[in-house]
Order: sequence, then structure tokens, then C-alpha cells
Amino acid sequence: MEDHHKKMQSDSCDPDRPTHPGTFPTCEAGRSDHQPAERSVDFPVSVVLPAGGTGERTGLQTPKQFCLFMGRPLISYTIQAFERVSWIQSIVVVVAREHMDLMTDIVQQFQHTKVRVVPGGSTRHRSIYNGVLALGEGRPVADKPKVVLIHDAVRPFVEEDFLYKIAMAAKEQGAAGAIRPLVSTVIATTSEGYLDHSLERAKYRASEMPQGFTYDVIYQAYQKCSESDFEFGTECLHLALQYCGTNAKLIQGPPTLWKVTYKRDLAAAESIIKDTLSRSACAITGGSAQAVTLAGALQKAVGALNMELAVIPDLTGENGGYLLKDWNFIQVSVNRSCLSEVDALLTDLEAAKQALLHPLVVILVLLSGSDELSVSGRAVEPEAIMDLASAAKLRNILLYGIQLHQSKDTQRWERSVSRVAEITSALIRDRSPALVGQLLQA
Ligand SMILES: Nc1ccn([C@@H]2O[C@H](COP(=O)(O)OP(=O)(O)OP(=O)(O)O)[C@@H](O)[C@H]2O)c(=O)n1
Ligand SMILES: O=P(O)(O)OC[C@@H](O)[C@@H](O)[C@@H](O)CO
Repeated sequence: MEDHHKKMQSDSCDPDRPTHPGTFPTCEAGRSDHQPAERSVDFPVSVVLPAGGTGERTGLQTPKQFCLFMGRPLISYTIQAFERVSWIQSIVVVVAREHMDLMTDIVQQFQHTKVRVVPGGSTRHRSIYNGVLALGEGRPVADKPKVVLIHDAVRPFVEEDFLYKIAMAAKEQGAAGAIRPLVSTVIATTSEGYLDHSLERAKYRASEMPQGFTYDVIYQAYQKCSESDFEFGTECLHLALQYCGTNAKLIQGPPTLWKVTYKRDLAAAESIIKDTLSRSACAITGGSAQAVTLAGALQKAVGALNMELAVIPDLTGENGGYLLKDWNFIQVSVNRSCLSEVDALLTDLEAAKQALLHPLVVILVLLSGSDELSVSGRAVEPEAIMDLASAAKLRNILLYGIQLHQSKDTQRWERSVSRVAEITSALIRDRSPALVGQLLQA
């Protein structure tokens, strides 16, 4: 993680770790071909993302929702998780007044759609209420959402499937909420700090997010609740029951619904998202027999490292879809035009805008000692790769090089391919800035 944006305090979200550029997707995105089944929702659904807190429990100056993971703030991933859902019409992000400009910049920088930014309040409930009011103010009843999903902005790992369940239950029941089994037992303490009693854990659940409400229920609940509720309350479902007599439907959600609260959660979130980025890659061979053979061997070797490798000759026709599916590309080359092939790939990637939301990895795997290459007689100049990599970095693309040597000795060849696979996997997983532009030897 790293500190956000020029406007924020100069504070790294994780002073122990170097900051590095780049961005990454919402965890559930994985590959953008990971498209959940299209669902039809025949009523308008809007979202309120409370993001007006200070993140005090992280111990950082920068509020956790603005902490950067490879160049992109946490809240941008949460927004994307909702933006990708076709049946969600609008998203209201509620931030502290002093962060309104920052949040507007984030919306513009990462080209978020459907998003409105409104000022929060001194407590979470006040912020949520401001968001609910923003959904309805100045709009005729017909334009108000039927269902409002409320979700902490610091819970970036949310899937469409579960949002659908909550939205449908909220429509039917008036209110619905995510729950998870308790990990620890809940106890009550005496004023002197001794045990008063403990609750039977099996009878209780942790209330998580997202929650869903019909607009009328959540609006009325906030209209009727007390100042004490606004000041000290933490549970919207309770307000629906207390002030609207609406008993929320409770739905057990996946463990990924957890809330980023402490500093360790930031590290966990980054690790999960980096893992999502690293699960697949696309090898482009140019069609040459030697490159296809090498790519096939590489596909098998990275498969053993739990990475899925698609092998295609080029990115024309249907294969162009890979530009929008993947974030890791391996240009397998055996001839002297390898840098022009890489340059063409970089141009295609920039046109596809995949690097807007997260850093792309491009690895040139260069087979030297092959017939074509020996004919050209020219090895690739490391400086040329570095120059290309410097230009790519400006487009949020991390370019690396790996060179291996053709060998007729089967064992030596297999060892080389295995090393290429290990280096490739490490480069994709770590996205290290230090190795950008290097031509590593396998
Ligand atoms: N006045 C507030 C307080 C909190 N929140 C939001 O409510 C969500 C859950 O709250 P929490 O995890 O408590 O966030 P913080 O209040 O920022 O954390 P802390 O209590 O550690 O300061 C967060 O997205 C937070 O930004 C909000 O919109 N307005
Ligand atoms: O109390 P915090 O503001 O840290 O977090 C809010 C949580 O309490 C809330 O998200 C769930 O418990 C569901 O209401």
C-alpha cells in the first residue's frame, strides 16, 4: 500500500514497504472474462458506499479507503465491484467534506461511471443517511430506487452473486443483511472489567455488509431514529426493525466480505488482489513453429505453478478479446523483430485501456541460438529493452525480458523452460519495479 494522491498527507499506508506504481482490479474481477451470469433485476437498485471515516484503527494518517494498492485507492476497487453490475443504476459515495475534491479526482482518474460524491457526517449512520437522502432528493417517487444497497467502502471483495441475493431479499422482505459465523465468543463485562456473562456463540452471528433495504424502509428508519442512534449506532438492520417493524432477512455471505479495519487488513487486501492479478497470462507466439513449441512447454510448466496460460499466434480477430481479458502477456519471440513485436503489443494494450485500472505485465521471452536468430546474428541490445520498458512504464505497463538458449540436450532444455516458468510466475506475482526492463537469463 502507499499513500494516496498528491493532496493527501505524506504518509505511506505501509511505511515498511516501498511504494510502487500500478493498480489492480477488484478482487472478484480476476480476469474480466470472469463474468458472473447475467441477472435480470426488474426494479431500480442504487448503492450507498459510506467512505467518510478516518480509519483511526489503522494507525495511519491516510484514511484506509484512500490507501493505494499499486497506485489505486482501495475505494476505487469497491466502486468497480458495484460498477460492473449491470442492474445497479447509481452509486453514491459518501466522503468527509475535506475529501470531496480527492474523491472527485479518483472518480475522474479511474473513469468511474454511475458515481455521485456527497459529503458524509460525523458518524457512519450520519454518512449513510446523507447518502440515502442524496438518492431521493429532488426526485419524483418514480425516480427513487426501489432497493438501496448499503456497503462499507472498505469492503472491496464483494461478488455480484451475493449482491443479487441481498437485493432480491431486500425487495421481498424490506431489509436484508449479510452475516458470518462468529469467530470469537461474545462476552459482557462488569463495570469493573470482569466477566459478567458470555453469549452462546452458536446463537449469534456477525453482521457484515452489504445490506439492502427498500428505499422507503431505510429512509423512514433514519427519519424516525434517535440522536443516540445516529451518534452511537452501528447497525442499519436494527433501525429497520426498531423504527419500521421490518425484520431483515439474514443471508450468510462468503468470508471475503470482511472489512479492512486494521493495518494488517491492508496487507491482506493487497495480497489477495495481487493474487487475483496473477492467475493467468496470455502467450503470443507470432505463429513460428519454434515459438509455438516453446509456448507449449511454458504452458505446461506454468500450469504446474497454478497459472493458466493461453497460447495464441496474435491478437487479431477473436484473439483480440484477450486484450480485455488478461493483465499479463508473454511475447514469445525467436527472431530479430522481437522488439517491434513487443512495441506492437504495447500499442494494442494501450488502445485497450486495460492498464487504466491496474498495471499490466508484458514479458518478452526470447529464444536465442535459434536458426532465425543466428541468421540475424544480432542479439537484442539490453539497452533497447530498457528504453522500451521506460516508455511502457508511463502507460502503466511493466515490461520484463527473459532470454533462454536453444538446446538439443533435452534435460538442459527442460531445465531452461522450467526456469522461464518460475521467473515468469515471480515477475507476474511480484510486479517488481526493480526488474522492469531487465533481460533475465533462464
Ligand atoms: N463518519 C463516518 C465513519 C465511518 N464511515 C465509513 O463507514 C465504513 C465502516 O466504518 P469503519 O470501518 O469504522 O471506518 P472508520 O470509521 O474510518 O474506522 P475507524 O473506526 O478505525 O476510524 C467505512 O467505509 C468508513 O469510511 C463513514 O462513512 N462516515
Ligand atoms: O463499526 P465500524 O464502523 O467499524 O464498522 C461498521 C460495522 O459495524 C458494520 O459494517 C457491520 O457490523 C454491519 O452493520
